[in-house]
Amino acid sequence: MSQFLENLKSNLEDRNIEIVFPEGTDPRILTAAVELAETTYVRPIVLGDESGIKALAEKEGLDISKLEMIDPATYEDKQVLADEFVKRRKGKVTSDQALEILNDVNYLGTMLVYTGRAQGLVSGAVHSTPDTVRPALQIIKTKPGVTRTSGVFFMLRGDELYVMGDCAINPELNAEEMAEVAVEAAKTAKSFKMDPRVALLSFSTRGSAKTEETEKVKLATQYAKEKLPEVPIDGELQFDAAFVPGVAEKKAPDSELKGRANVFIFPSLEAGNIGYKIAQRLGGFEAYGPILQGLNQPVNDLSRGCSKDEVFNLALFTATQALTQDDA
Ligand SMILES: CC(C)(COP(=O)(O)OP(=O)(O)OC[C@H]1O[C@@H](n2cnc3c(N)ncnc32)[C@H](O)[C@@H]1OP(=O)(O)O)[C@@H](O)C(=O)NCCC(=O)NCCS
Ligand SMILES: CC(=O)OP(=O)(O)O
Repeated sequence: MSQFLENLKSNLEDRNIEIVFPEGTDPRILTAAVELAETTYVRPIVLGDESGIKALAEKEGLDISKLEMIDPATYEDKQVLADEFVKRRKGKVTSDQALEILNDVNYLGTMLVYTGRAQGLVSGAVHSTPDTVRPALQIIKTKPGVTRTSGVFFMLRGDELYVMGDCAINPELNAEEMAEVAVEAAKTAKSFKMDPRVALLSFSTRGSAKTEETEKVKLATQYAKEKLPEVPIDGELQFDAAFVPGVAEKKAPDSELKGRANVFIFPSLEAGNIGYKIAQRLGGFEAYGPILQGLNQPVNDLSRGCSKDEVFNLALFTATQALTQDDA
């Protein structure tokens, strides 16, 4: 276990942060929830068809006696949550539609967070990213001053730790939006006690190519530096110029990152999602996320390819965000 994960655990000791797991009928989720219920870091609340969860527990030999379970079909407070949902959606749904929508575990779970019955949510082992995050975009919404949420991964290999984004949310980013991802990623890294050194990535370094795409990254770098002058930020850089000191010396000798970036901002979702999966599957990194940044409360997605250990650890990240939410 890396020192970073050990530190997350020791900061969460005795905190018992309530985290909702909408996908209680998935074996990886249920196993991780049972393991978390044995800790004092997180108190899991598991959603799903109660008989399905019990059958799965029996099949997997899991003791679910310490789990709080909510079956959307029979949940007694559903009408209360539906009324809150109608208010939050401001005329976009009727009361009947709200009750129907709350049969969806991701909507129900997100409403539990919004109404303060839980402090965070982890989902996406079964559902796609759009189905997982849409309720959060509609209900939790972004913090004042943040226009768009974005998704970063914490990439861990031994004691190596990097942040990569946006790997999950925004199919297209203009220069202002890319700058916002960089600024939020620096803040996310800081909230996990990293010292961010941010590279805005491109296929070009210091104008080695000049296209609409490279100009966008150049402009995004300028905006990000203006917003966060105290953080080392540089772009447009190719990955090697951002990460390998010897290459940085050749391609960008003036770079304040000096080839030692630890927060990598991709110019598009295609690059970001493909890039993190290559680092994970070919590079042997553990990938935790996508962690949604800039939201009012922590809601985090999983890859459908996740393991039960990734579920367990993403819950630690989510609980940490819940603890540090007000400092961000
Ligand atoms: C994130 C995503 C689902 C949003 O799409 P969508 O639901 O069609 O978005 P809409 O434009 O209909 O907006 C729905 C709501 O979300 C909000 N929203 C959309 N994108 C947002 C963002 N990036 N940040 C904050 N809010 C956002 C909208 O403002 C809107 O709010 P409102 O209903 O209160 O007005 C979509 O951009 C997407 O599919 N992204 C790619 C996800 C993916 O597959 N990633 C790869 C695997 S990780
Ligand atoms: C983050 C991500 O790529 O999610 P999935 O693998 O579920 O599409």
